[in-house]
Amino acid sequence: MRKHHSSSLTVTVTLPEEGTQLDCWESVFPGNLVILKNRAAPQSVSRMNRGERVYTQNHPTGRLQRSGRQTNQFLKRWFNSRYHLLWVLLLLLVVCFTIQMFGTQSPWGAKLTGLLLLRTSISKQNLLPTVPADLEHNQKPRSEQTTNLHRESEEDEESSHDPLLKCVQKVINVVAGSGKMLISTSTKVLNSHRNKSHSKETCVPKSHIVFLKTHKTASSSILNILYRYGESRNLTFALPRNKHSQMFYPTFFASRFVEGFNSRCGRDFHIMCNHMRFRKSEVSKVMLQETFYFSILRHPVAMMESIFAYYNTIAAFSKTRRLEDFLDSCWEDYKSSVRNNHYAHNVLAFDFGFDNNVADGAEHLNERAAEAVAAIERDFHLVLISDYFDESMILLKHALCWSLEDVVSFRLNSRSEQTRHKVSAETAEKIKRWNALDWRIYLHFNATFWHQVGSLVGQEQMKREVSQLRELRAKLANTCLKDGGPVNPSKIKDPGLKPFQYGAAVIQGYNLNPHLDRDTRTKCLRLITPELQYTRLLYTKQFPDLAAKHTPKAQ
Ligand SMILES: Nc1ncnc2c1ncn2[C@@H]1O[C@H](COP(=O)(O)OS(=O)(=O)O)[C@@H](OP(=O)(O)O)[C@H]1O
Repeated sequence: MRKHHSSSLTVTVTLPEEGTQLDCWESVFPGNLVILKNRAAPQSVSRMNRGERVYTQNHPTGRLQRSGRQTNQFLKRWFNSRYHLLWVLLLLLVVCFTIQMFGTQSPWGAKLTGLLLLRTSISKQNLLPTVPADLEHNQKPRSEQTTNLHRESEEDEESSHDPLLKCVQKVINVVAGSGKMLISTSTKVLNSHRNKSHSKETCVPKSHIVFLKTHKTASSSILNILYRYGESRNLTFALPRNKHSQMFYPTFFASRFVEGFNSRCGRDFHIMCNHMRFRKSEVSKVMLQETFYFSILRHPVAMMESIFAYYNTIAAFSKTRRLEDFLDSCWEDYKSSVRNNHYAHNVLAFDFGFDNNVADGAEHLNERAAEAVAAIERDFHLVLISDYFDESMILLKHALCWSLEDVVSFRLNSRSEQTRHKVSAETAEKIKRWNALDWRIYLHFNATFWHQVGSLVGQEQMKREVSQLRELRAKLANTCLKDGGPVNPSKIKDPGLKPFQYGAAVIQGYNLNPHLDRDTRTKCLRLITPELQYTRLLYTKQFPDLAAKHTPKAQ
């Protein structure tokens, strides 16, 4: 055993096994405080043997012990200061209590109950800003705190008339000034109390989210919603490695595709939403267990028409000029093994991680569809339908406990009229037969969607909220957009706002109203920032050093 002493603190660590890689610094010791951290550190102890080690400043995943006389002294100091602090707190509480008892002559019981419940909302403005940044990680996400704060505002006012509770508030504020650790503990206790006391009447906004971004289903508009929500609340995104825009699609998702993910350092991502071929076992390595999973489907006929225009260069489509021609020859000519041909056949099933190849009149089609549906039901909390985009947004708003402002968006990645084609009833039937697996999945989730609308929102409220959403979108368009709506890419002034163009589709974008104040401009700009640009922006924010490295060959 080797010892290392420092002026601040000595820590003995038992390494879990020989050759352990110290790639997570889990602890730092500012004074007498231990803070858990998830930070990669390029320190290797690969030559160390199993056994007791002593470090200052960091320790690996092993057991942490303090040693010798120094530990005793440290504990004494630590205990004494905390002990004093608690005495001061207790004394102040007794004083408050006495004042209250004699001041109002109210019965003990009522006041005791009031005190024990701590019904008051101790001003978070006083508490939250002083929470150390390192601890914030272990707190509820800011969004949740902020929303609770709004929800509690009436109660705050109510409680501020109560002298006892006011006094308690003052005491905690006084103590808050004298110890950061205590503040964070108080905040946690209060948060958990708030959540408990409001669980019946209100919901808590969700901010741990996986969105499976399916193809040509309005998923870029939803991505924009998630990006704006997360960015404005400083949430962390599980972004594709090396500044890519997709999770190495069409390969099955693997946790190593996520930038900054390290299996030893645990998980601290809030939102994952880039294109991927879904694989739950790998996604759940990256995201917390309480994460909300959702996705979106589109009617396979409309979807196929869109896909045919956008991916017209893939082998499956390149020989035919018209969708009708492809559908006449697909059963004989389609080769599933050719790269990117999956876009042409049951691509929804493919994105969800299933085998998309189904032969004509396949015996086991129903069985396979049932298996896919059951797996999606098991892995996803909500499946939206892009054909009812606004209803989907309202349902999402309720499921996530978000506000109407949180789910409003402009239509992104939309084709211009000149690249759309009318689909005859006969062609529609052929598309459904060709994409029989997708069609069955769609039928099932279209039914569950409306069932959820009924049970979670209600038909009348849905109508009301959809019209509110449309009103809000119209107002935003009026404020933010120069031309009031989407324009063809050749008309977009700012090259940074041009959406990625592909295949035969002409993908529209927006021009920003030039007469906006700074804050409004920023908000409007985010609403119309296309997927690739926004993904790079967030990557650069989260990984400034890596972003600089990847700049020349980005995408
Ligand atoms: N709000 C809203 N409501 C209804 N439909 C919408 C909405 N936003 C986008 N879209 C349509 O979705 C298509 C683009 O889908 P994606 O963004 O998923 O495409 S991509 O896979 O990311 O390339 C694309 O469909 P097509 O225009 O038919 O190609 C968009 O018009």
